[in-house]
Amino acid sequence: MSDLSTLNQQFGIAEQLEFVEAAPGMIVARISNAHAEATIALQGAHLMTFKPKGEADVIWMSPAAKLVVGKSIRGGVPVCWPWFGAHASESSFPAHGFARTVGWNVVDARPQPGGETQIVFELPASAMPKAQWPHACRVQLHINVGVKLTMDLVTDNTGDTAFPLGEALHTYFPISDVDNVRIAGLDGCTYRDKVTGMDLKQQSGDITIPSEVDRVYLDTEATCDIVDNGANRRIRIAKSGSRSTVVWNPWIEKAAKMGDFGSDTGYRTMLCVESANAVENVLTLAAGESHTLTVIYSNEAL
Ligand SMILES: O=P(O)(O)OC[C@H]1O[C@@H](O)[C@H](O)[C@@H](O)[C@@H]1O
Repeated sequence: MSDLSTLNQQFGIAEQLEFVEAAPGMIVARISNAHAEATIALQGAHLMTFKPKGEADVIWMSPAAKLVVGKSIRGGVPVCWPWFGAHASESSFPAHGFARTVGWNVVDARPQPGGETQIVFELPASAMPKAQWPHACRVQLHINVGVKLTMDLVTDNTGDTAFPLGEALHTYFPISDVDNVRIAGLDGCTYRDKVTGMDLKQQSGDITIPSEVDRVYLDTEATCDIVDNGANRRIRIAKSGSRSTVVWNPWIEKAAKMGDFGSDTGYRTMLCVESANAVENVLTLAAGESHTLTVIYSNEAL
Protein backbone atom coordinates (compact mmCIF):
# COMPACT_ATOMS: atom_id res chain seq x y z
CA MET A 1 0.00 0.00 0.00
CA SER A 2 1.98 2.98 -1.15
CA ASP A 3 0.24 4.19 -4.29
CA LEU A 4 -0.46 7.88 -3.83
CA SER A 5 -3.97 8.04 -5.26
CA THR A 6 -5.05 4.88 -3.38
CA LEU A 7 -3.70 6.32 -0.15
CA ASN A 8 -5.53 9.59 -0.68
CA GLN A 9 -8.76 7.77 -1.54
CA GLN A 10 -8.60 5.37 1.36
CA PHE A 11 -7.15 7.52 4.14
CA GLY A 12 -7.24 11.18 3.01
CA ILE A 13 -9.38 13.45 5.22
CA ALA A 14 -10.78 16.62 3.63
CA GLU A 15 -9.08 19.71 5.07
CA GLN A 16 -6.95 17.59 7.46
CA LEU A 17 -4.84 14.91 5.79
CA GLU A 18 -3.37 14.38 2.35
CA PHE A 19 -0.52 12.29 0.98
CA VAL A 20 2.09 13.83 -1.33
CA GLU A 21 5.30 12.61 -2.94
CA ALA A 22 7.94 14.84 -1.30
CA ALA A 23 10.90 13.31 -3.18
CA PRO A 24 11.24 10.38 -5.60
CA GLY A 25 9.71 7.34 -3.90
CA MET A 26 9.15 9.23 -0.63
CA ILE A 27 5.48 9.61 0.26
CA VAL A 28 4.65 11.95 3.10
CA ALA A 29 1.40 12.35 5.06
CA ARG A 30 0.62 16.04 5.47
CA ILE A 31 -1.67 16.90 8.38
CA SER A 32 -3.11 20.32 9.02
CA ASN A 33 -5.99 20.80 11.47
CA ALA A 34 -7.33 23.48 13.82
CA HIS A 35 -4.55 22.78 16.31
CA ALA A 36 -1.32 22.03 14.46
CA GLU A 37 0.55 20.96 11.35
CA ALA A 38 2.68 17.85 10.93
CA THR A 39 4.35 15.81 8.21
CA ILE A 40 5.21 12.11 8.43
CA ALA A 41 7.19 10.06 5.89
CA LEU A 42 5.82 6.56 5.24
CA GLN A 43 9.43 5.37 5.22
CA GLY A 44 10.13 4.61 8.85
CA ALA A 45 6.75 6.16 9.88
CA HIS A 46 9.18 9.02 10.42
CA LEU A 47 7.56 12.18 11.78
CA MET A 48 9.45 15.06 10.16
CA THR A 49 7.73 18.20 11.42
CA PHE A 50 5.24 19.24 14.10
CA LYS A 51 4.14 22.79 14.76
CA PRO A 52 1.17 23.85 16.90
CA LYS A 53 -0.74 26.68 15.18
CA GLY A 54 0.78 30.09 15.93
CA GLU A 55 3.71 28.55 17.82
CA ALA A 56 7.30 27.64 16.98
CA ASP A 57 8.36 24.22 15.62
CA VAL A 58 8.57 21.58 18.34
CA ILE A 59 10.67 19.21 16.20
CA TRP A 60 14.07 19.86 14.55
CA MET A 61 14.72 18.81 10.98
CA SER A 62 18.16 19.35 9.54
CA PRO A 63 18.17 21.88 6.69
CA ALA A 64 20.50 19.42 4.93
CA ALA A 65 18.36 16.33 5.55
CA LYS A 66 18.17 14.00 2.57
CA LEU A 67 14.89 12.33 1.66
CA VAL A 68 16.29 9.22 0.04
CA VAL A 69 14.74 5.74 -0.13
CA GLY A 70 16.54 3.38 2.26
CA LYS A 71 18.40 6.10 4.23
CA SER A 72 17.44 7.46 7.63
CA ILE A 73 16.37 11.11 7.69
CA ARG A 74 18.47 13.49 9.86
CA GLY A 75 15.96 15.06 12.22
CA GLY A 76 12.36 14.50 13.19
CA VAL A 77 11.49 11.31 15.08
CA PRO A 78 13.35 8.25 13.77
CA VAL A 79 11.77 5.05 15.11
CA CYS A 80 14.57 2.84 16.46
CA TRP A 81 13.24 -0.71 16.59
CA PRO A 82 13.76 -3.62 17.49
CA TRP A 83 17.09 -2.62 18.98
CA PHE A 84 18.68 0.68 19.99
CA GLY A 85 22.24 1.58 18.91
CA ALA A 86 24.44 -1.26 17.76
CA HIS A 87 22.92 -4.76 17.65
CA ALA A 88 23.90 -6.75 20.77
CA SER A 89 25.90 -9.39 18.86
CA GLU A 90 25.96 -8.65 15.10
CA SER A 91 27.93 -5.56 14.14
CA SER A 92 26.84 -5.88 10.50
CA PHE A 93 23.17 -5.28 11.41
CA PRO A 94 22.01 -1.66 11.00
CA ALA A 95 22.43 0.75 13.92
CA HIS A 96 19.12 1.46 15.69
CA GLY A 97 17.39 -1.47 13.94
CA PHE A 98 15.82 -1.72 10.51
CA ALA A 99 12.42 -0.07 11.09
CA ARG A 100 13.53 3.49 10.33
CA THR A 101 14.62 2.79 6.74
CA VAL A 102 11.77 0.62 5.41
CA GLY A 103 8.28 1.51 4.22
CA TRP A 104 5.44 1.30 6.74
CA ASN A 105 1.78 0.92 5.77
CA VAL A 106 -0.95 3.33 6.74
CA VAL A 107 -3.68 1.21 8.35
CA ASP A 108 -6.01 3.87 9.74
CA ALA A 109 -6.56 7.63 9.79
CA ARG A 110 -9.45 9.50 11.32
CA PRO A 111 -10.44 12.90 12.69
CA GLN A 112 -10.85 13.00 16.45
CA PRO A 113 -13.84 14.61 18.24
CA GLY A 114 -11.85 17.65 19.41
CA GLY A 115 -10.51 18.43 15.92
CA GLU A 116 -7.26 16.46 16.33
CA THR A 117 -6.10 13.98 13.69
CA GLN A 118 -4.98 10.43 14.30
CA ILE A 119 -3.01 8.29 11.84
CA VAL A 120 -1.81 4.74 12.40
CA PHE A 121 1.19 3.11 10.68
CA GLU A 122 2.15 -0.56 10.70
CA LEU A 123 5.49 -2.12 9.89
CA PRO A 124 4.76 -4.88 7.36
CA ALA A 125 6.07 -8.35 8.28
CA SER A 126 7.67 -8.50 4.80
CA ALA A 127 9.91 -5.55 5.80
CA MET A 128 11.38 -7.42 8.79
CA PRO A 129 14.49 -9.24 7.55
CA LYS A 130 14.20 -12.84 8.85
CA ALA A 131 17.98 -13.13 9.31
CA GLN A 132 17.93 -10.14 11.66
CA TRP A 133 14.56 -10.69 13.30
CA PRO A 134 13.12 -14.22 13.24
CA HIS A 135 10.22 -13.32 15.59
CA ALA A 136 6.48 -13.06 14.95
CA CYS A 137 5.08 -9.70 15.98
CA ARG A 138 2.96 -6.73 15.04
CA VAL A 139 4.35 -3.19 15.33
CA GLN A 140 2.29 -0.04 15.01
CA LEU A 141 2.92 3.65 15.50
CA HIS A 142 -0.15 5.70 16.43
CA ILE A 143 0.31 9.44 15.96
CA ASN A 144 -2.15 11.99 17.27
CA VAL A 145 -1.72 15.57 16.07
CA GLY A 146 -3.30 18.20 18.32
CA VAL A 147 -1.92 21.10 20.36
CA LYS A 148 0.28 18.34 21.77
CA LEU A 149 1.88 15.58 19.75
CA THR A 150 1.24 12.06 21.05
CA MET A 151 2.97 8.97 19.69
CA ASP A 152 2.38 5.37 20.80
CA LEU A 153 4.81 2.71 19.59
CA VAL A 154 2.98 -0.59 20.12
CA THR A 155 4.69 -3.98 19.85
CA ASP A 156 2.65 -7.20 20.11
CA ASN A 157 4.37 -10.54 20.38
CA THR A 158 2.13 -12.69 18.15
CA GLY A 159 4.43 -15.73 18.29
CA ASP A 160 4.88 -18.46 20.86
CA THR A 161 8.32 -17.54 22.20
CA ALA A 162 9.62 -14.51 24.06
CA PHE A 163 11.92 -11.98 22.36
CA PRO A 164 14.14 -9.09 23.51
CA LEU A 165 12.92 -5.62 22.60
CA GLY A 166 15.05 -2.48 22.42
CA GLU A 167 13.48 0.69 21.03
CA ALA A 168 13.50 4.47 20.99
CA LEU A 169 11.61 7.43 19.64
CA HIS A 170 14.83 9.22 18.74
CA THR A 171 13.46 12.75 18.72
CA TYR A 172 15.39 15.82 17.57
CA PHE A 173 14.24 19.06 19.24
CA PRO A 174 15.06 22.60 18.06
CA ILE A 175 16.92 24.91 20.45
CA SER A 176 18.12 28.50 20.15
CA ASP A 177 21.71 27.48 20.97
CA VAL A 178 23.37 24.75 23.04
CA ASP A 179 24.67 27.45 25.41
CA ASN A 180 21.12 28.59 26.23
CA VAL A 181 19.53 25.29 27.27
CA ARG A 182 19.36 22.89 30.13
CA ILE A 183 17.39 19.68 30.53
CA ALA A 184 15.48 19.32 33.79
CA GLY A 185 14.02 16.09 35.16
CA LEU A 186 16.95 13.68 35.42
CA ASP A 187 18.69 14.94 38.57
CA GLY A 188 20.02 11.98 40.56
CA CYS A 189 19.56 9.42 37.73
CA THR A 190 22.34 7.04 36.77
CA TYR A 191 23.46 6.92 33.16
CA ARG A 192 25.77 5.12 30.77
CA ASP A 193 28.15 7.61 29.21
CA LYS A 194 28.78 6.56 25.60
CA VAL A 195 31.47 9.27 25.24
CA THR A 196 33.63 7.60 27.91
CA GLY A 197 33.10 3.96 26.96
CA MET A 198 29.72 3.34 28.66
CA ASP A 199 30.93 4.23 32.19
CA LEU A 200 28.14 4.32 34.77
CA LYS A 201 27.74 7.84 36.22
CA GLN A 202 25.24 9.82 38.26
CA GLN A 203 23.55 13.04 37.13
CA SER A 204 23.74 15.95 39.50
CA GLY A 205 21.38 18.85 38.76
CA ASP A 206 20.16 19.77 35.27
CA ILE A 207 21.98 18.66 32.13
CA THR A 208 23.91 21.26 30.15
CA ILE A 209 25.62 20.79 26.79
CA PRO A 210 29.18 22.19 26.93
CA SER A 211 30.63 19.51 24.57
CA GLU A 212 29.60 16.18 23.01
CA VAL A 213 26.88 14.47 25.06
CA ASP A 214 25.78 10.88 24.41
CA ARG A 215 24.13 9.32 27.45
CA VAL A 216 21.59 6.65 28.25
CA TYR A 217 19.81 7.54 31.50
CA LEU A 218 18.49 4.37 33.13
CA ASP A 219 15.43 3.34 35.10
CA THR A 220 13.59 6.61 34.61
CA GLU A 221 10.09 7.36 33.38
CA ALA A 222 10.45 11.02 34.40
CA THR A 223 9.01 13.88 32.40
CA CYS A 224 11.84 16.06 31.07
CA ASP A 225 11.82 19.72 30.12
CA ILE A 226 14.16 21.35 27.65
CA VAL A 227 14.35 24.82 29.16
CA ASP A 228 15.49 27.26 26.47
CA ASN A 229 16.23 30.73 27.81
CA GLY A 230 17.22 31.97 24.33
CA ALA A 231 13.83 31.06 22.83
CA ASN A 232 11.88 31.78 26.00
CA ARG A 233 10.21 28.43 25.96
CA ARG A 234 10.11 25.00 27.51
CA ILE A 235 9.55 21.84 25.47
CA ARG A 236 7.94 19.23 27.70
CA ILE A 237 8.63 15.54 27.06
CA ALA A 238 6.23 13.26 28.94
CA LYS A 239 6.37 9.52 28.47
CA SER A 240 5.27 6.09 29.66
CA GLY A 241 6.41 2.55 28.86
CA SER A 242 9.96 3.88 28.51
CA ARG A 243 12.59 3.24 31.20
CA SER A 244 15.53 4.96 29.44
CA THR A 245 16.05 8.55 28.33
CA VAL A 246 18.84 9.17 25.83
CA VAL A 247 20.38 12.63 25.57
CA TRP A 248 22.54 13.25 22.51
CA ASN A 249 24.37 16.13 20.87
CA PRO A 250 27.20 15.09 18.51
CA TRP A 251 29.14 18.37 18.79
CA ILE A 252 31.23 19.78 16.00
CA GLU A 253 33.52 16.99 14.71
CA LYS A 254 30.95 14.18 14.71
CA ALA A 255 28.28 16.43 13.15
CA ALA A 256 30.74 17.43 10.40
CA LYS A 257 31.49 13.75 9.67
CA MET A 258 27.81 12.92 9.31
CA GLY A 259 27.51 15.55 6.58
CA ASP A 260 23.76 16.14 6.95
CA PHE A 261 23.64 18.64 9.81
CA GLY A 262 23.55 21.75 7.61
CA SER A 263 26.09 24.43 8.38
CA ASP A 264 29.15 24.01 10.65
CA THR A 265 27.01 25.24 13.51
CA GLY A 266 23.93 23.09 12.76
CA TYR A 267 24.66 20.89 15.79
CA ARG A 268 24.21 23.93 18.06
CA THR A 269 20.52 24.23 17.17
CA MET A 270 19.41 20.67 18.00
CA LEU A 271 19.22 18.32 20.91
CA CYS A 272 18.00 14.73 20.98
CA VAL A 273 16.01 13.64 24.02
CA GLU A 274 14.97 10.11 23.21
CA SER A 275 12.39 8.01 25.01
CA ALA A 276 13.79 4.51 24.92
CA ASN A 277 14.18 1.06 26.39
CA ALA A 278 17.89 0.49 25.96
CA VAL A 279 21.00 -1.15 27.46
CA GLU A 280 19.96 -2.47 30.93
CA ASN A 281 16.36 -1.50 30.16
CA VAL A 282 15.92 -3.71 27.08
CA LEU A 283 12.61 -5.54 27.57
CA THR A 284 11.65 -9.15 27.20
CA LEU A 285 8.27 -9.50 25.56
CA ALA A 286 6.64 -12.84 26.39
CA ALA A 287 4.50 -14.74 23.88
CA GLY A 288 1.14 -13.00 23.54
CA GLU A 289 2.34 -9.90 25.41
CA SER A 290 1.97 -6.31 24.20
CA HIS A 291 4.09 -3.28 25.05
CA THR A 292 3.39 0.40 24.38
CA LEU A 293 5.93 3.21 24.55
CA THR A 294 4.13 6.56 24.62
CA VAL A 295 5.46 10.11 24.32
CA ILE A 296 3.64 13.43 24.57
CA TYR A 297 5.43 16.58 23.38
CA SER A 298 4.30 20.14 24.06
CA ASN A 299 5.51 23.71 23.99
CA GLU A 300 5.15 26.19 26.84
CA ALA A 301 6.26 29.80 27.14
CA LEU A 302 8.72 30.47 29.98
O1 LIG B 1 23.50 8.64 13.06
P1 LIG B 1 22.46 7.76 13.71
O2 LIG B 1 22.62 6.29 13.36
O3 LIG B 1 21.08 8.26 13.43
O4 LIG B 1 22.68 7.83 15.26
C1 LIG B 1 22.76 9.04 15.90
C2 LIG B 1 23.04 8.89 17.39
O5 LIG B 1 21.91 8.33 18.02
C3 LIG B 1 21.96 8.37 19.44
O6 LIG B 1 20.79 7.84 19.94
C4 LIG B 1 23.13 7.55 19.89
O7 LIG B 1 23.19 7.56 21.31
C5 LIG B 1 24.41 8.08 19.28
O8 LIG B 1 25.50 7.28 19.68
C6 LIG B 1 24.27 8.09 17.75
O9 LIG B 1 25.43 8.66 17.18
